[in-house]
Amino acid sequence: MSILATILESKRKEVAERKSRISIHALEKTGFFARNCHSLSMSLTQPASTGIIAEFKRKSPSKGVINDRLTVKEVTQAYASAGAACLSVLTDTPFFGGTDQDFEEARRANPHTPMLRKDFMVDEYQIVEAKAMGADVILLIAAALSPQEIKKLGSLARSLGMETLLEVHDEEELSRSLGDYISVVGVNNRNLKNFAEQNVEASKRLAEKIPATCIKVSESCISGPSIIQELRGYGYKGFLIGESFMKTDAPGKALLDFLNQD
Ligand SMILES: O=C(O)c1ccccc1NCC(=O)[C@H](O)[C@H](O)COP(=O)(O)O
Repeated sequence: MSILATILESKRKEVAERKSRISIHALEKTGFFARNCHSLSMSLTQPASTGIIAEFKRKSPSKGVINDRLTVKEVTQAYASAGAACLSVLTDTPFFGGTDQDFEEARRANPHTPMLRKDFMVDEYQIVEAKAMGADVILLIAAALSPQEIKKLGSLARSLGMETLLEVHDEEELSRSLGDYISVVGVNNRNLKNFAEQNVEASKRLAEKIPATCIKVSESCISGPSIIQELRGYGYKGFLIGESFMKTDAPGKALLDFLNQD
């Protein structure tokens, strides 16, 4: 079984258990549910935007423990001060070591910065949860969902005022997953089935296939500022980066250094 299939199997069980504990009605009454969302699209297209979606990531299936020494508050505040256009916070616990509390802490510490709830969305319940924890953006992974599921989850996100980052790895996933509920398309350079690629060739390959109406984001395996310059030439406006920053003792400073070399 691929790692993605393993994660999805575990996620479905987790969501069923969560649903039995807290109702959607209760989620809709929580503090952040009623807040107005920030726009990722606007943040990425502002002339002075750094385009960096900086991720808080303790561990991953491909790399094991990356950094479990720092708090989500210190890292995300440092990212925001360094100029991140958006913060990505993982909420998956078994595979990435993240929690919903991480997300909520980051939200409280960074009220003005767009935030992506990074998880494996398989059910409408998680979209409502995302809104309740203060998310502005959700991730939908084409390799994990049917076109009908993407439409249902993306439309719900939009109806709650959130944006969807649609993640694709190839042309087939892209062409079957687009719809007017998708404004931002992310090309994941990491092949989630076998972790084979560790470069940004997928982003280059797919750049011209992404409709001009969608904002392009390159995800994963971005190791230096020269790669960003190159990807900007392919029309990319957003760059989702976790490990390059998180593997250092000061991820915010790593982002700053990254931008100063740009
Ligand atoms: O990072 C992994 O090993 C991974 C494994 C299976 C599914 C998803 C995975 N990563 C999720 C991501 O999208 C990345 O955390 C994100 O794009 C940042 O990537 P990086 O800069 O390479 O840490």
